[in-house]
Amino acid sequence: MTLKLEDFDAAIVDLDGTMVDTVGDFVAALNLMLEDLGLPAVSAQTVGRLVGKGSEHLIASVLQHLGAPQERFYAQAFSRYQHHYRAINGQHAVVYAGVTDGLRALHAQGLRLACLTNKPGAFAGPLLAAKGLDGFFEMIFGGDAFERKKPDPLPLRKTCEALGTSPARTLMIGDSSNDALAARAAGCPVVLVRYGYNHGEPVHAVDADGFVDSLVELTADAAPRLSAPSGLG
Ligand SMILES: O=C(O)COP(=O)(O)O
Ligand SMILES: [Mg+2]
Repeated sequence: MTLKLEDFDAAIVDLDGTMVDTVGDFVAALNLMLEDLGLPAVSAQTVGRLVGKGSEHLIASVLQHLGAPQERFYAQAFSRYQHHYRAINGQHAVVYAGVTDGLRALHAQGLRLACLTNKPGAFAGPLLAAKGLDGFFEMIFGGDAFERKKPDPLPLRKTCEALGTSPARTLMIGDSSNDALAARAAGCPVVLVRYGYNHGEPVHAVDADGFVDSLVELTADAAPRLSAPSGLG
């Protein structure tokens, strides 16, 4: 498959691991939460493997990783996590190289942009604003915007509906199997960045239409790279 930007009317862009490296925020909020619960801290490497399916899944996975019973800890963990994450949001997070230029170029090509993340909406909007990225997006949907999260295709279908675009002409840009599975099932072509989280697994093994090292590779000048076998590989 050859991806050409003129084949698309819009792009749906993932947040954590695609636009912003947020592992530092997750680690800080989780470790303050664990301290409140009297549990040991977790490493950035562990968190990078567990991030991707939303807050509820992350908290449950961290408790499981520590062998801490859900029924005893989950409710308090969830409330302490929300408290700490809200205060920390963006402080230990860095925009990946090429993101701002890449989004600007996609916008300049006439693509309409939506952000679709499994991160709660209450954290996603403020994070994008703090990093100066919110202005690129016509709409921002968090993990609690719809009944189900990625990898379910529902959020992508609903985002296409909100954009008024057909899935086949809406490009998903993400970093993990959640994005790719959701895109495939929704009928959206999908490109993955090679630098994100993907549950600690090599992203290359994921079924996608292309892989890039930077969002600027998606733009017109670099587009032939996407058509070349190495770009698609
Ligand atoms: O917050 C998460 O669990 C992942 O968020 P993402 O969908 O932006 O990668
Ligand atoms: Mg992601």
